[in-house]
Amino acid sequence: MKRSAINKVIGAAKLFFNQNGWTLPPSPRWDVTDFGLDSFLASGLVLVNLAEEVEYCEKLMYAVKNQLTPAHTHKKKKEDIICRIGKLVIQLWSKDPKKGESGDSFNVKINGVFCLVKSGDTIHLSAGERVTIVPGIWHAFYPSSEECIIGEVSTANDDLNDNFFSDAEVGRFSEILEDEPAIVKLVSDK
Ligand SMILES: O=C(CO)[C@@H](O)[C@H](O)CO
Repeated sequence: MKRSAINKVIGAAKLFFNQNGWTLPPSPRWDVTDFGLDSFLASGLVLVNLAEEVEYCEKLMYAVKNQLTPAHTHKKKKEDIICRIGKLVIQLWSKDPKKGESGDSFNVKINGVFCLVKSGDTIHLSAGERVTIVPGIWHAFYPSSEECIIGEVSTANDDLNDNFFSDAEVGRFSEILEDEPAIVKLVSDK
């Protein structure tokens, strides 16, 4: 991803957080990724790591309509994905989706209540709603509103070692082409 594109999306995220009353902490820990696919609007995410503790983590995320966070799972992290502002679609699978339809059903907590879902089902979240994802459940998400603020509250987060993507082409962090000075330092910047 070009540094100029990263600077631009940070500006757009900041504006939308601000317009919706989500005040960022001083010196936010920004993380912008195109998941290594070089097509940020199709696959990408802006994240702010609000809390990063040994036991728990909290993130605030920003994405635009149809911008996909590709199918992945975590071996250790349990997380709530929360639609804060806008509309969010989240797809869940019991197994790696590249291995095809499993036909399995499993229980997942939606707004704190266990619901039976079929592997591959999509769940539509409005502002205030959440899904609880336990380790081993595969998930992908994208906004169905023009813009979306997404929350994440989880156990310990280890983005380097605990993201397993279905598509082998996907990577967690972007290669950055330095075409202008960075306006912020990303978590992945040296
Ligand atoms: O876990 C999630 C979303 O489910 C994010 O915190 C990761 O950083 C995405 O790779």
